[in-house]
Amino acid sequence: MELRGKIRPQAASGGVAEQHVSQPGTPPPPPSPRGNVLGGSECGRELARAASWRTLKQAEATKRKYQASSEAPPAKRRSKTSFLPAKKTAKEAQRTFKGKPQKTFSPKKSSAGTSDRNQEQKPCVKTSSLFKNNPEIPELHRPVVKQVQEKVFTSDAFHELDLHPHLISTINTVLKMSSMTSIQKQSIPVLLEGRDALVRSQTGSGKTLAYCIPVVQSLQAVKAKIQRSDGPYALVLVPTRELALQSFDTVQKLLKPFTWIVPGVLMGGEKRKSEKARLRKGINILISTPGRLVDHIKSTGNLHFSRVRWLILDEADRILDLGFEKDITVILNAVNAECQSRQTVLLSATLTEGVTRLAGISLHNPVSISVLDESHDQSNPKGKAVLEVSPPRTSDELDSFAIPESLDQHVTLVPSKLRLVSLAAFILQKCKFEKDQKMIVFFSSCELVEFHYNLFLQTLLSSSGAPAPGQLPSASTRLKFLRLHGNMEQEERTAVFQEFSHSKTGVLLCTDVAARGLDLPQVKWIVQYNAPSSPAEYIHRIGRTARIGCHGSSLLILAPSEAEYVNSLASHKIKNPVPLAPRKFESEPRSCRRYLKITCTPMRGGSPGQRKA
Ligand SMILES: Nc1ncnc2c1ncn2[C@@H]1O[C@H](COP(=O)(O)OP(=O)(O)OP(=O)(O)O)[C@@H](O)[C@H]1O
Repeated sequence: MELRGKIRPQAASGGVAEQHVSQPGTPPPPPSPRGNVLGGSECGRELARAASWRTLKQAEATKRKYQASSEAPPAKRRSKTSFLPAKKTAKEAQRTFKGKPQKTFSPKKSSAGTSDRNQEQKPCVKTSSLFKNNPEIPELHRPVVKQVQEKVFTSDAFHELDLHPHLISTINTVLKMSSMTSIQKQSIPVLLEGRDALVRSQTGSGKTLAYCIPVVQSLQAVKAKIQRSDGPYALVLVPTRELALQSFDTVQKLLKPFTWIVPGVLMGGEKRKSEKARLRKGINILISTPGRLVDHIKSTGNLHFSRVRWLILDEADRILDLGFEKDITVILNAVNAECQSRQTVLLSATLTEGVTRLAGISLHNPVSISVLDESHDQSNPKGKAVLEVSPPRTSDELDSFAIPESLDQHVTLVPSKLRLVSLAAFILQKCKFEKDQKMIVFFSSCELVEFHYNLFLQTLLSSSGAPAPGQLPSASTRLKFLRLHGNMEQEERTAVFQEFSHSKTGVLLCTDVAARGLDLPQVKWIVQYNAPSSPAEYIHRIGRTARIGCHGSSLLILAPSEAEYVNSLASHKIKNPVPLAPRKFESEPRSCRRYLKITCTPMRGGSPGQRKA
């Protein structure tokens, strides 16, 4: 992917980048050997043609003006590079970019009453080699992978299960669901039998209800009616605050007919005092992030676990990894000290046997529940969901992750210096020029999210609608940016989560805080601007789209040096993402090409920090 020519930004705040490559009328440069997947070389050439016209016109106008008034033009306008023919320009521009002071770039002396300070603020023109001298992009080697696939829905209805009629009618009328998903059909009866279980099924396949329904069914049936003051009967641990809120919402809906059972949520960022008060009154189904529960175990005297019957670890592989290990140990010790027997359920789309070993969790004779499609499971020719008692399947199968069938994966190799413009172009293409698009873009750190959020607000949005003089028209129509990361205040995090959940369109820039478990409806595109830390995280990130049978797409942006990453995905039987096909100039919307110029504007100031945990 190579965009030809030099860009010559008019670097005033938000100014439009200009290409300066050839005289109008000269033939366009030869096509790049590789197309640009994100609007690439063709857009670059178009940009170059348009910009060189404009530059030349401006230069001629300036020349005429000063010739007419027999005044010398300002030094900056006299810039030699502005009048150079194409061949010379690149060389000249390179010299300029290296920062050699040129007479032509010295600040103009005040001649019309403008102060020196104002003049200083006018940035000098630098020429970037953004679209030139890019490295050769290697061919993407894509090993053949037999993707593990799962069937999402069954034809079986909830009323076929032995559930309380009010619970069934709540599922039907409040949640508006009638038939079970495969994982629900397999899990609910087994969990109602009282077995410990490892539940694994692809993202967006309904695992939340697979554990919530048995919990509610069993607690409503407790003979001596549950009292609020009894404290927790069920503990649900989840890795993030947003997921805690989401799970709480589901439990709350299921409990509508069983008003004597009280659910509650504890999570970092909330006021400890009010949480303590709620704990004192009593919470029967307690949903929490591990850290905040540990806080309360240590500081809230009246939190007792003697009645705990259920311990649920949703996104168990995440909860049990090193980051949460200490917290989980404290929680398990506290629960084990007070309650003798309980049912433990671990769920995730990427649950491996290693996870349970790592945790040292006392699962008692656990059942492993997973769903595999017939076409990829020779031992299961009828394609029925597979239910197994531990130890489950081969390690190869355990390390294979399923991806929703309706999810189209893509990958693109982009040289580092073109990453930003490529991302901006992609966002514009999808969310500005196509209808009703909702997109999540993952970054590796909070700082990167902040940097890109502020950058895109400044460059891709304009509140006024009418373009300011010298600026391109606004790209604000249908384009809305939101951000979510761990350094934000909880109040804002919750508001953003709610807003994006309910919105039909928008671009959410986020860290992995949004990668696990979040059910954000109608998301069409997942973009990974930085490669995820592991294949499991890849699965969870892309799993924010194509949920419960819907269609969705993902794009992984890699540097050429990261091309090997697709092999590590393949080793987990993750179907290779398809390299994005080169785009043709004719197929680029004209409007998109125009807006691309905005995305080429280099920003002043420091570059964003790289990876932060
Ligand atoms: N039986 C069902 N019929 C229709 N929709 C369902 C059913 N069960 C769950 N859903 C919906 O499917 C979506 C995904 O469910 P859920 O969040 O539980 O998936 P998950 O398997 O936990 O995903 P992840 O692995 O990403 O956490 C939710 O919007 C949920 O309301």
